[in-house]
Amino acid sequence: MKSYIQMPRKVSTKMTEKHTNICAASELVEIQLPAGFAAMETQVAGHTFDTSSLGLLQDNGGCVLKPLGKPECGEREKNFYENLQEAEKSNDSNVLQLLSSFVPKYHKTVTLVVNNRQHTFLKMEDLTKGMRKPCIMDIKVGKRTWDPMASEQKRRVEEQKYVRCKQVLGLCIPGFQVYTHKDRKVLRFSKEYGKNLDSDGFRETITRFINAQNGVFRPLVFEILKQLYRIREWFKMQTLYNFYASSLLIVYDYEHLEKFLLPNDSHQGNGISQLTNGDLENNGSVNLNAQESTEYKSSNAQWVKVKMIDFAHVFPTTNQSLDTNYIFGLENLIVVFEELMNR
Ligand SMILES: Nc1ncnc2c1ncn2[C@@H]1O[C@H](COP(=O)(O)OP(=O)(O)OP(=O)(O)O)[C@@H](O)[C@H]1O
Ligand SMILES: O=P(O)(O)O[C@@H]1[C@H](O)[C@H](O)[C@@H](OP(=O)(O)O)[C@H](OP(=O)(O)O)[C@H]1O
Repeated sequence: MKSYIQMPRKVSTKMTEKHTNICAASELVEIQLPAGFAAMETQVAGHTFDTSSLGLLQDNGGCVLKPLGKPECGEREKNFYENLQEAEKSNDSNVLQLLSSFVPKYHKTVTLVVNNRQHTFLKMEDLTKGMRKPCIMDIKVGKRTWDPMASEQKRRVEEQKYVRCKQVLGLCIPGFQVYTHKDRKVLRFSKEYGKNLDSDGFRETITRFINAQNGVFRPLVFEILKQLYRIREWFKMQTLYNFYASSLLIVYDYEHLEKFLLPNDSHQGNGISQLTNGDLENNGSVNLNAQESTEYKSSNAQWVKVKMIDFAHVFPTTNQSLDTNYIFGLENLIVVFEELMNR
């Protein structure tokens, strides 16, 4: 089966109305895929289909297939998922079992012929499955995004990217997409956009990603925080791995959020952005009021997911210490969302 992929040539670097689409101009790239597979529509970052690399695929059963890519990276990521799978089966490592609840469910490797060549893919759960309007943000975590095997040149290149954001917050945004009430379409932002952000720009981008320019829908932030807290708790005790250049993928379904947005896109007066001290849902440092709590419970929170992805540069720790590089970024991300919660 032949498939044609739109390759972006011009990308936006500013978040203004004029520049919101990354595909200002595009060219078609032809790829041949087996029947039943397509290039992943909702891939917002990472390697994509071009002359030298493959992108992610989706099948028609709600799974994504990630190509193994460069041999050393592919092998590491495959081993990572297989170790988790083993731990799940054998029931013998709590630390790994907990970790597997933070990553997409992994199924197996699959070999497919793409453009007349065999390639191996990791088949896993599609985190956007069932979402009609998925808003997706890839956030790479850690100031240091090169692993212990990286060449001098790779270190240098990594150190020079996303500097004003990554070196301050230990976070960067290689891509995201968001649905908004105003635009009535999905807006997608590439790594070129992310590379121009500083820490304030990062905060503004998060605000935009959760559609909170005119008021925060706090049950959404609450759920994101809840999931981030669990991941932080795990990182505060695990000394098995160092996660370099790994991402947190935050996804939520705008279809659900829009039910709560007023026509003028303002949450004010809807009880959503006001914090009262009534019937509080308690989650440590953040709370919901009674109305928010009801909205939160009724949604079952399945429309929001925060998962760890991209394990091509995960290494065992050498001295059994905490992954302070990851924790620094994660703590800052939590602060950004807590600020929104308390706005
Ligand atoms: N399980 C998943 N469910 C849904 N989307 C996913 C999943 N895994 C990856 N993606 C999508 O694919 C993108 C790239 O994933 P990933 O970071 O694993 O690829 P990569 O090519 O290794 O990236 P990089 O170039 O940063 O090394 C993510 O930003 C996300 O949009
Ligand atoms: O953020 P950018 O600018 O897209 O940079 C890419 C990013 O660091 C990827 O993680 C890396 O892939 P690996 O994780 O596989 O090393 C890729 O290396 P590559 O170009 O050598 O594939 C870089 O180009």
